[in-house]
Amino acid sequence: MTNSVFDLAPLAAASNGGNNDPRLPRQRYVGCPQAPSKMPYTKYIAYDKQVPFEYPERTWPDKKLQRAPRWCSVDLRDGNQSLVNPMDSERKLRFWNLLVSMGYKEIEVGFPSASETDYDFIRMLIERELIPDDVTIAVLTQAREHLIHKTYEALRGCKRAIVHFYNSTSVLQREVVFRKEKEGIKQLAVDAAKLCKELEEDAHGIDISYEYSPESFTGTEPEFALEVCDAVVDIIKPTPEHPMIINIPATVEMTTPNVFADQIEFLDRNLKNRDSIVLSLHPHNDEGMAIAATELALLAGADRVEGCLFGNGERTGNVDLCTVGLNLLVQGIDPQIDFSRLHEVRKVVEYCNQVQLSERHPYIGNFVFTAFSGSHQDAIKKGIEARELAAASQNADLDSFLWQVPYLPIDPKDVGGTYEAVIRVNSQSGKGGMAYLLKVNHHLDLPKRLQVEFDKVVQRYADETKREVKDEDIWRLFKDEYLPVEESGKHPALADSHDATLEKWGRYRLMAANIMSDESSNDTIIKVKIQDNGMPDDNQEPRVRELSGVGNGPIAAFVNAISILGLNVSVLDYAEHALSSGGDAVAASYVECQIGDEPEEQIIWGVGIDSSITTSSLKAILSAVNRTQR
Ligand SMILES: CC(=O)SCCNC(=O)CCNC(=O)[C@H](O)C(C)(C)COP(=O)(O)OP(=O)(O)OC[C@H]1O[C@@H](n2cnc3c(N)ncnc32)[C@H](O)[C@@H]1OP(=O)(O)O
Ligand SMILES: CC(C)C(=O)C(=O)O
Repeated sequence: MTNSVFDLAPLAAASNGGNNDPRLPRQRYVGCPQAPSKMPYTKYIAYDKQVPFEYPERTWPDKKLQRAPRWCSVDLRDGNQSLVNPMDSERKLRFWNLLVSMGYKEIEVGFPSASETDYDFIRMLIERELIPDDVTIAVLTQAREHLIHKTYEALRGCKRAIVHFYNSTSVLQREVVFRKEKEGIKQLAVDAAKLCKELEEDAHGIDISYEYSPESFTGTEPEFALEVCDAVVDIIKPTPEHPMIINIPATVEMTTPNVFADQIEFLDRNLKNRDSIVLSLHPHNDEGMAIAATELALLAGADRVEGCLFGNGERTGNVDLCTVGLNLLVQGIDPQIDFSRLHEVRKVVEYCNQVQLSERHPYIGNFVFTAFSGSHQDAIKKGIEARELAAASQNADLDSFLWQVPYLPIDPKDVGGTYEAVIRVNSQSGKGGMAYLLKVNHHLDLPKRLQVEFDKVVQRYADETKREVKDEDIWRLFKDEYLPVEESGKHPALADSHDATLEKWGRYRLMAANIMSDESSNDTIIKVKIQDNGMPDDNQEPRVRELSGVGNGPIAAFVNAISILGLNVSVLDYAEHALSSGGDAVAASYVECQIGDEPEEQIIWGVGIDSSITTSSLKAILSAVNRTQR
């Protein structure tokens, strides 16, 4: 060995001065007394000192993503080799069927020389003719003679396949794993390529193409990786009609995505017979940047991406094919994969891998379309309403109308979700969240000031219970606050009102109303029957009061009629809307009332629901009156 990677140790210690390095400009954390830590950073060395590489000729930063790459799922191989319990054939078959149904056309199905399960699975796919004509399987092998033989044996009878061989080319593995100089490492690849070509001659009837990976590329000098790949290309002799895949793995993610993209652009521009090469990426996620690395490397000239659904795979996983695909979708690019049943896809993947996805997983985690915080909820509610209005004004189909909703980069429906979990309420939420749930689930469109008033009730509940306030809690609180004396089951909107946890309260209940107009004066005359249950602390039996009043409309006449009970009510604001359409239509009314005389007057809202709009407004006034007496 000429040089050892461990010779870099003094360089690491000397160059990683961190905060204490006198050569670095002094870091100024304004107003923040941040101190040097005890973390052993001198143990590590900057990437560019391990693998020096500069590529100022790069042009990728000026490019834009324009089309989907060629996809290859490696779930059944790289994903599988990372599992505590690798998939059995039943799970593998379910996964295979899933990938085919989503539209993946290249699927790495295993490492047939590694295990009987992999070998048998591949035989089953071939013998049972389970491989659709437009799908190509890939099989992986190390660049070792006996393993390559076994790989070809596994492919007997297959119509078309990709033989994928690899060996590590990294500085570190050359030294510690293979104990070979660069020439020896290149020879491994060349020998494997030669053996493949030889075996191909006996593999009658199989349309074989090749894939070569300089494994641990991120720890390899790009110039050396290029040299090895070119040497392999010289043996395989691909043509534009029958190209080969050169697959560049970030086996371990070791650098920022821009550096990876520079390396890919360097290969894109310098690989021999580039028009006969499919330049492929195989990013892992060790530093959490696999998606970014993939997207930048696609700008840099890559044609193909290998990864796993939801980012399963060794350690922190392979790049997540669903996220890369859906990131294209939200840029208006067809991902050429069907993600419309992503929830079902998730179930199958979780079953097969026996690994649960995180609540925050992009596009599919349980919380990714959920806003708990008030300002987000307010913006989402307004965004959804504005979009509906805009689509209606353009007579456009809402399902395909431009998606522009704050905080929601994608329409949950496009990945098979619903709006149900978009807004969830807890102590961080504002009035918008609660108002959204009442609107979506109970068709009540509360006026703004009523939202402010009821939000205090919800907030108090959230603070007391210190947990999420579910839709059913909000509905119970709302009924208790505004609709306590409504009869259960009377109206469809209140069909679920029979709630044993609700205690009926409220002094007054409207039993009947008869409205007439006086043609001579244009006045409205009202006659009402009101049940008076007495004050909360009285033991008075309910009494029925028959009252009448006159006014310039039903509300004014009703206010006049109930003044006889000593109720001094002025209506300050009024809103109403239908809750349903058709013959059994139900209406909701909201009134803001000033009740009582100075100095005890109160401004308070009431809500009424009834099949008659007029009756619902009268009920709303009594709802406000009852609330002042609660
Ligand atoms: C980054 C990746 O994901 S690469 C894919 C990795 N996947 C897997 O390894 C899963 C399947 N693998 C296996 O089941 C086993 O590794 C087998 C059956 C393939 C081989 O097992 P073993 O023969 O015990 O060898 P093992 O994999 O430990 O490799 C050790 C030897 O192979 C050599 N070797 C490892 N990889 C390669 C390679 N790609 N090409 C050539 N030689 C290699 C090593 O240098 C070592 O040689 P040595 O014994 O002379 O020191
Ligand atoms: C075999 C190669 C492509 C691999 O799986 C990796 O480098 O992660």
